[in-house]
Formats: sequence, structure tokens, C-alpha cells
Amino acid sequence: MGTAAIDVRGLWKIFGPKADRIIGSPDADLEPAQLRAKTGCTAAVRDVSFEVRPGEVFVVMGLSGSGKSTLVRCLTRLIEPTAGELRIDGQDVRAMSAKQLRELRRHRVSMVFQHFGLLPHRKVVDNVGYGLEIQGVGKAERHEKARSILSLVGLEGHEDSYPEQLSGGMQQRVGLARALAVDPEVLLFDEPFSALDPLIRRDMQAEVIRLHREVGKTMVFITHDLSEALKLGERIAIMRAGAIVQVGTPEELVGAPADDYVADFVRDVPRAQVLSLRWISRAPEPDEPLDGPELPADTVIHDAVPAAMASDRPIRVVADGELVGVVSRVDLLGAVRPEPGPVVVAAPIEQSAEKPAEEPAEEPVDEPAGESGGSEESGGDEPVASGEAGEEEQPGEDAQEEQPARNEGDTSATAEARTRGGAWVASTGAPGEA
Ligand SMILES: Nc1ncnc2c1ncn2[C@@H]1O[C@H](COP(=O)(O)OP(=O)(O)OP(=O)(O)O)[C@@H](O)[C@H]1O
Repeated sequence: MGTAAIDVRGLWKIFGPKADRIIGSPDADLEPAQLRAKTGCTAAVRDVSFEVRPGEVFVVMGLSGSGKSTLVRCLTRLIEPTAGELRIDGQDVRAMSAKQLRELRRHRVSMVFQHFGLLPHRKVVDNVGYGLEIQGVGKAERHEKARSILSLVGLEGHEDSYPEQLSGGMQQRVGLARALAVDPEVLLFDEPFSALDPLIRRDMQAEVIRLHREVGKTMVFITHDLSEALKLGERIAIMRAGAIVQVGTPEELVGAPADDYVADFVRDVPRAQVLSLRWISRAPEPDEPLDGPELPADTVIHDAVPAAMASDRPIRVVADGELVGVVSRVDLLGAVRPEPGPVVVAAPIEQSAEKPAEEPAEEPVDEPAGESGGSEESGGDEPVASGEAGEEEQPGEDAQEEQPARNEGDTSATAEARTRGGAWVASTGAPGEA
């Protein structure tokens, strides 16, 4: 388990009666809807294992109802896992006492939520300093720290405003500042930007990338938006029906999807923007000239095009001064094909010419798997009655514990995310919808 910032092994969260009896029984392998029908239980997180490295941005991505929020809340036991191992910086979180857990949440792991959870009657500076106040830090020091963090997130001058005086994007910056103020080792983000307008959302994504560069914290970021995942994640875990289907870099997910589900997710990703020369390079043929243009191995295909156009020699791909392989124009073009599969041979010209212009749109279209996956999962994903959250630890006195594990706010968020999850597939041009 070593030096991982977060180490999760065989983690389960099953909601419902006698949940622990399901693990290890044949019922554990049932599809979510079948399990619910048979036992009344929901397996929200199913045998999940992953490691997050110190300083890494690790994204958990999945459609609505796939178990992301439950998983991230399990990490600090805001939701109590049913089974599995959980370590943060080598410490066994499942063995922690209530006091140790409070310490963990107050000092070492901060959360940023979609609904900012700001205290309306407190000024921005006091919201940001709230975690420090809970820690017992004096007012002058709190304010000083809060001011410096507010300037880090671009909110200088707003210290004395109240949350309602700020836009949604600014409120989310306050949420970010509040999470950063306690100087945690780990930041957990649960769909923090889902409620923001697209442009503000883009700004906030850039902000997270910048902050990560500046403060270097370990970050776990939950999203249902693949483009957000690809933008932020050094590695991405794809969740489906409570389980992790694949963990990989954006390049690994796009270049070598583990199964059809992941392949469908990444189908519309522009491969030329994600795949690097290292990924597509190969050993030179014996008679191949090696005096072509030289490019670093991490150059993405898109950026290699000018060099490929300028020379008919294969590109020499280098890393640390060593040749790692070559890439020809044919290799470049082959790599941007959406997916390996049968080559579609165009119809003879005279036939095509007779076809009406709309014809191509009427060709059989693969069902967008994102949608079918979504309806399957969200279909069985009944809204959670707020009363059910009673099972979980309830808001406590610190900033993180103030966030309900599940409340009526989350229920509407779930509905909203569901719509957005569906809209994503359409907006990113699923076949036949372009
Ligand atoms: N307190 C609860 N009691 C019973 N079932 C729950 C509870 N919380 C979540 N679930 C169920 O667990 C599954 C996973 O939910 P979860 O909210 O973790 O998914 P998600 O991927 O975060 O989705 P969303 O993006 O919509 O929040 C869903 O089927 C959900 O209905």
C-alpha cells in the first residue's frame, strides 16, 4: 500500500437491509436492478480498488447513478463503507475513531461540493476561515490566511461581501478557497461545477488546473462530463453501476478502451488532441530513412501535423535524447481513425450519385452507448428519499461535515445531473445526432 495518497481496496457500499450479507454471496454479482428487486438493496459502490498518487489529479467519471458521489463520500466516511480497505497517506481510515475522523476531515481532507454550502450570514472572509475557526485558530490569523487564499482564487476585494452578493462562479471560488484554507493534503471535488454556466465552468476548470500547479495538492475530482474529466484528470476512473470499469490516463482510455462501454464513451473524443507520438510510434523498418524531423514523444498528433507535412520522411520520436520510434504520415492518419474496425468501402460513384442527399443520415446508426448506459443506470436509480440519509453520519460542526451526505439538495442535483448526463451524449455528437 506504500506511499499512495489514497489507497482503496475492494470497497463496497450497499444501501439497504442486511447489506453486509450480500458481499461474497451470489447476489453480489446481480445487476443493480435485479439486486434491488431481490433484496431491496442498492449496491452503489461495488468492489472498487484504486490508488491516487500524492499530488495527482484523479478523476472519477461516470453517468448519473454510477456511484461517484457515494464513493467520494466513503473516502472520509461521510458515508460508511460496507466493506473494504481505505487508507489515506497510509493510515487506515476504516479503523479511525470518531475523533480521528474529525481530525482527518478538519485538517487533512477538504471537500468542494456542487452546492457550495456557504454560510449565508457570514462574510466571505469568515466563510473561508470557517475551517480554521473550527480548528481553534485565532481571528487575526484566520483572516490573514483567508485573505491570502481569496487572492489566490481571484477574489480579492470581496472579503466583506456576503455569499448572496456573489455570482455562482464566485461562490464556487469561495467554496474552493474554504477548502484550501485549512491547507489539506487532499481535496475532494464532487461535481463542483455542474451547476455553473458553461463559460464560468470553463474558467473554473482552468482555475483548478492553475491551483493544482501552484499548490500541488492531491485532488480527487468527480464528474459526469467526459470533456471535464479529460481536461483535468491525470488519470481517470470510469465507473459503471458502482464498479470501476477502467482506470487510465486520457491517452489510455482513448487509445485502448478496456471494453465497449468505455469505447463508446470516448468515441467522440478528438484522438489527434489526446494521443501522443509515443503512443503511436513504432520501430523503424530496416530500410526506413532516419533523417526525418525530430519531435518529443509527448507531442500530440495534432501538433505533429506541420512537421509531417513539411517532410516525407518519418518523424523521429525522441524522449530524453533517445529515439523511441518513428511515425510516418500513414501512421498519423491511421491513428486518428475513430476506432479500429472494418474499413467501410465507399459505394460506387454512379450509385452514390443517384442517392438522395439525405441518404448517409439514414444509414444504420449505432445506438449511443452513453445513452443506453445512462437509461439503464438511471432507470434503476430511484431518487433517494431524504430520510434514507439517516443511515449516514449527519452534518457536524466543521465545514465538511456541514455538507449533508444526502439531502434534498442532492436529490435535485441528481435529477439535474441525470439530464445533463444525457445531454452530454447528444451535445458531443453521438452518431446520427451531429
Ligand atoms: N442514501 C441512499 N440510500 C439508498 N440508495 C442510495 C443512497 N445514496 C445513493 N443511493 C443509490 O446509489 C446509487 C449511486 O448513487 P450516487 O449518487 O453515488 O451516484 P452518482 O454517480 O454520484 O450519481 P449523481 O451524479 O446522479 O449524483 C444510485 O442508485 C442511488 O440511487
